Amino acid sequence: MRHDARDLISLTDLADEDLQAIVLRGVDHAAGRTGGERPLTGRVVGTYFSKTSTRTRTAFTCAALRLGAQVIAYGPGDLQLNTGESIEDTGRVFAAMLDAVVARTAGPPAELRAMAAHPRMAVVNAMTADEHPTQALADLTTLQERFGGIEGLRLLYVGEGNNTAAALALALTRFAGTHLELRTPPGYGVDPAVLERARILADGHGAVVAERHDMADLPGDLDVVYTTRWQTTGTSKPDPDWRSVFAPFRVTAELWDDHSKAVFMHDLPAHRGEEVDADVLDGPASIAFTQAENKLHSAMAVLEWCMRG
Ligand SMILES: NC(=O)NCCC[C@H](N)C(=O)O
Repeated sequence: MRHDARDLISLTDLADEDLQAIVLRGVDHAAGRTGGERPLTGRVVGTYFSKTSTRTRTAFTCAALRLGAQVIAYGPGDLQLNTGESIEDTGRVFAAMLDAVVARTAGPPAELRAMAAHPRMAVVNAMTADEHPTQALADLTTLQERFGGIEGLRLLYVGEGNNTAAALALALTRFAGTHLELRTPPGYGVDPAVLERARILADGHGAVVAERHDMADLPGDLDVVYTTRWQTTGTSKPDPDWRSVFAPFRVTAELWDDHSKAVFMHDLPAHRGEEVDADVLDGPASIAFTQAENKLHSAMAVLEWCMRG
């Protein structure tokens, strides 16, 4: 018996109540309060990763298996997409057989939307160039677990305005009183359309989002300092001098001294000595590897939301 499914391609697909429910369910999974239920027994989940993945692929595969589903894994060279079959035809065939597909593609989200034209199969965005929604859900799960709530948190994001920054901006701004300060290198900011969307969300929820392209006058009283690696997956920087543009945007031990009451977050993989000092990433304030573990608990909540129907 096939059920209607729900897609998660962008965080903007989620109503506030859905976002909150996924986060709280993820916290329950993390705390072991969900009693090993296997609500997805008999379902089949495909994973298609056309780009590298350690955390997201493992999290969704383990989540599907732990919830009772079976998994088919497709790597970058496996599908007839490589021989010219369209994404639409691929989606049509998948939807006749799979209950969900978790996909990391090189192209824009429109590709995933084309795959998601079928109501019985859920499509989950496991990262596109412009948004990483399941990362933000794992991050919110980690914040909820750590602080007991997300409202009112003050977060500084340092680094490229990549898919992770976009997802954070679209997620955190939906919680009252949050302040998200983005410090991105000049020329490597958050997509202005995403930032505008985040500003509208922030206005509607009593939150604040701000972006600057320098590291002067950082806000105080921070709860979280977040960074990301300088080489975003599947991208390259044409400017040969880009490292000097990024150099001031590092989370160093010295910066940490001024914000030592905060926790440190990172979507990983990390490059110690580049975007973050080892003393910070491996220090007592770091919850980066809790974040990574929460990708599993959050992926379980996402698959349940998509497929429980
Ligand atoms: N946690 C992850 O999914 N890490 C993979 C890469 C994240 C980073 N935003 C990137 O695009 O390279």
